[in-house]
Parts: sequence; structure tokens; C-alpha cells
Amino acid sequence: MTHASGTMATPPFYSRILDFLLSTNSKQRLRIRRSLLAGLVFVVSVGITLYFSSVGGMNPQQAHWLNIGMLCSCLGFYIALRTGINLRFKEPALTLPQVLVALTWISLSYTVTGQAHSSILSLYALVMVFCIFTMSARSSVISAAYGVLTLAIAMLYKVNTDPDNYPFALELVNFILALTIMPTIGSLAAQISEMRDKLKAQKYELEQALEHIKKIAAHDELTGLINRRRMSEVLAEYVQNQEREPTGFSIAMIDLDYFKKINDQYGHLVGDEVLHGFAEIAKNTLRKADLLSRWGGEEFLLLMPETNAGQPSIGLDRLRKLLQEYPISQHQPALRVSFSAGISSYRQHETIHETIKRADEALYQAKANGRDCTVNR
Ligand SMILES: Nc1nc2c(ncn2[C@@H]2O[C@H](COP(=O)(O)OP(=O)(O)OP(=O)(O)O)[C@@H](O)[C@H]2O)c(=O)[nH]1
Repeated sequence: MTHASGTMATPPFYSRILDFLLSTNSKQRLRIRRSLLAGLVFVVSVGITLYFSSVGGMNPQQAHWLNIGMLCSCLGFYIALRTGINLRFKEPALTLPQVLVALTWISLSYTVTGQAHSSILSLYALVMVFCIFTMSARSSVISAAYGVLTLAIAMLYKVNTDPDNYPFALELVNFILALTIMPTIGSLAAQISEMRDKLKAQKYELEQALEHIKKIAAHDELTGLINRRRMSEVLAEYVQNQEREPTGFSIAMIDLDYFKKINDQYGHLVGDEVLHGFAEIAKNTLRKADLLSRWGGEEFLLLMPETNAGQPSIGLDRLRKLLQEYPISQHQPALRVSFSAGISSYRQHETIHETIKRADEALYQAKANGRDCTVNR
């Protein structure tokens, strides 16, 4: 939104704070938000750990170090994302490192939560769910394998050192559960990642196709020039710009002389060759700033920016001279063509139709004057 003065409106205070915390770059912002969402799970875990250690469920010192470790790793990832360090990596979302670190903390939590350790299993599933929407197939498989491995190590260690809280039978059941759940989610994540890749590829193909369709819609196939529809849009833009900055522009309506005769005498193939050749020669002869379009049939509309009434049509004269010398048809090397042109300059506040109408009238006059000439109006 802009004020009447044209300056940008200041965003509200809370949105400035959010910009500061989450970045104004939309991609970075999404990455930070995802990381913070995962961090929220850690914060809840810290609360649960504090409560559990206060009621004697776990060793307070272990709970203390676990909490510090979890919070520091969250902070570390936040800083890496917020400062843009993550952009130096191939996968800037840092999803795989974040998931691996989370799985490490979960496996450590598994070893210090005593009787309540089985409830930790759900966190493995939660972390794997994060993989589903963001990770590549390969990273999902790595995460699942890493989760199962670290859990197995934690279980083996605890079965041997604390069999009262970690009896073998319970650990076996827990392990089988984890072994079923984690690779299943990992494989789902891999499948979704493949679908995402396919969608990306389809999106790219669609964009290319759209680009191609736009090009076809705006160009004439035979001459490669922009067509009448596109030229009409360009002219409308020019007229609009003249209201702000009246630099002036002129148009020329160009018509090949006796073109019907060429078709009748040499055939349509030669006629097409002449149209194509005329477009090529004109493009190479006229000013770089000039824009030529195929207006229809053997008629062309030339837009000459920053050209005002009365200015000589030097470009068209040069083109006329060249056409007298240039063999325009390979099939009929002796064939020479000429054209008639009507020029009109845009008058402030008139419609483009009025400018075109004057150019048409000037062209009519040029034809009446015997063709092969230009009339300026
Ligand atoms: N080969 C070919 N001919 C076309 C194309 N488009 C229009 N024409 C032909 O262009 C000719 C135009 O003829 P007229 O309008 O009588 O114009 P002219 O013969 O140039 O006569 P003047 O303009 O009075 O000099 C017609 O024979 C159309 O069939 C095209 O794409 N290819």
C-alpha cells in the first residue's frame, strides 16, 4: 500500500519484529519457521523433562544437560538460518542435519527417561513426519536408518546397564515397533519426494510450453515479426506512456506494391518468400529502436519511437533503395519489389485509432500518387 505522497507505508510494529526475527526473504522465512516449529517440540520436551526430573522420574543433572543441549542446538540452527550461513550449503533448509541432530537428542533422551522411556518412541515418528514434506528421497532413507541405528545403540546400552527400567522383552517390542514405523514413514517420505520432483519437472515443462504459446500468440509464423495483436498492445502502451512523458512517436503503414501480381505470376511460394524477405531486409535496415509488425496480408505497420511529425523517413528511403537492388526471391532472382508507405505522427491526447487512420489515408495517397513512395501526414 502507498500513501498519497508515494512513499511506502510503514509496516505495523509486530510485523517489523517478525521481519527481524524471521527475515524478510520469503524462502529464508519459511525455513526459519519450519525450524522454529521443530524447536517448539524441543521446548515442550524441556518442560516435560523438568517436570519429570522434579518428581524423581529421572536424574536432574542428566535432565539439565539434556535440556541445555537441546536448546543450544535449536539456537544454533536458528542462528545459522537467520544469518544466512545456511545458504552456503547445497541444501539450504538444513533439514537433514536438523533431523539427524533431533534424532540424536531423542535417542539420548531414551537413555535417561527411565520408566517413561517408551513414550519417547512417538518423537521418532514425529521427526520422521517432518521429513515427509521437505526432504529428498535419499535424505529420508538416511534419516530412517540413522533413527533405527541410534535407537538400537541406546537400547543395547540400557539393556546391559539398567535392565530394571529397560527389560530385554520391552526393548525388543519397542525396537520392532520402531523398525516398522520409521522405515515406513521414511519410504512414504521418499515417495512424496519423488512426486514433488515430478511436479517440479511438470511445472517447468508447463512454463516452457506457456512461454512458447505466448510467443506463437504474439508472432507471425511466416515473417517472424510480431503480429497485429501484439503490435496493438505495444501501441496502447506507447499511447499511455505519452501521457506521462510525451517523447513522441510515429507509425508507418507499409504496403507492398502489386503484390497480387507477384502471387498470380510466380505463385504463392514466391509470394511467401517475398513477404519473408521483406521482413528480413526491413529489420536489418531500419533503426534498432524501430519495431516492425505484420499488420495483415502484405501490409506492415512500423512503429518509430521518438520520431515527430515532419521528420524525414530516412529509414524507409534506405529500405526502398535497398529493395531496388536486392534479389528478394531465390526462385526469381530478377524479381524486385517496391512498397508504398503512409506515415503519421501521434498527436497528444488522440486515440491510436486516429493515428492509424491518418497513416492509412497517407498510404492511400501514396498508392494514388503512383506507388513506390511515402506520404507523410
Ligand atoms: N503469398 C501470400 N500472399 C498473401 C498473403 N497474405 C495476403 N496475400 C495476398 O496479397 C494480395 C494482396 O492484393 P491486393 O490487396 O490487391 O494488393 P496489391 O496487389 O499489392 O495491390 P496494391 O496494394 O494496390 O499495390 C492478395 O493476392 C492476397 O492473396 C500471404 O501470407 N502469402
